[in-house]
Amino acid sequence: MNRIEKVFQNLQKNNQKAFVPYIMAGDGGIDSLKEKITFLEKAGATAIEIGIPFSDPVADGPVIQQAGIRALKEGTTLKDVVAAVAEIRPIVHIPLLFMTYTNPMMAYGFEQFIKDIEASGIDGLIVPDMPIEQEELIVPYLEEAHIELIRLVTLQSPLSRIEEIAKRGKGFVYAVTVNGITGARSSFKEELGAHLKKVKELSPIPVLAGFGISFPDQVEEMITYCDGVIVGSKMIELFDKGDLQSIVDLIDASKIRASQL
Ligand SMILES: O=P(O)(O)OC[C@@H](O)[C@@H](O)c1c[nH]c2ccccc12
Repeated sequence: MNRIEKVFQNLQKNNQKAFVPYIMAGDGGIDSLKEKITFLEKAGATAIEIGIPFSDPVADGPVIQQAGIRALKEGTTLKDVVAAVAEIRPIVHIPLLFMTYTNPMMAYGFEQFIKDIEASGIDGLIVPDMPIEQEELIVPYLEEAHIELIRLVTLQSPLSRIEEIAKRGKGFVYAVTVNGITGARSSFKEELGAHLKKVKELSPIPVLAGFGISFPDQVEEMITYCDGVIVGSKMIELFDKGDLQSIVDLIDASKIRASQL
């Protein structure tokens, strides 16, 4: 069984919620990737989404864009990221996912890319600019590699499409919580709770909310509607500031609230 499925089965059994941090590979140098992964696992992260730096990240807000620029300035290549993950995989137990865009995968060659990330021990892949109509380009290779493709649904996806997307997946559904790009938000649309509950109703697999989640109280609220959260921009900001305690507090918020639900 894929590590992602196993982890979610365990969460469900124990009435826990998922907390998935996003970090940018190569931001702070490639060696810091390994340090961040081990820190996050120890702090209680369910899985880690690792961004591959890319020059044209259309869905990324300013914080993640800047992190990508810093990583590229460090000279980080896809090969470096794959090698770093391969090195750390034997000592990390939680699932590791890559987030990348269609273009860099295509430039590398879809088949070769998936072979190489499989060899490094990656468990899941998120490709925000690849609609389900295009995913046949990679799904056959991913299935062979036992890597889960994590698909996104948005506030604007019609219910029939949400259903179609949810039933294709085995890992989890990524429910985008805002219209627009990644980055901190002070508030969410009033109808978000109802939307997340609807996605959950339609989905046979767990539903995680992501985009704009930055504070413990937002984590606590989101997990009342779905199975967990993904936090990116805030993670990057806190690592950048060296504020590791606030990272621990965010992760703890998901655990404490879950135990009360
Ligand atoms: O940064 P935020 O607002 O916390 O959002 C999550 C996010 O960073 C991460 O999942 C992500 C980074 N880049 C993306 C592009 C598309 C979809 C998702 C992402």
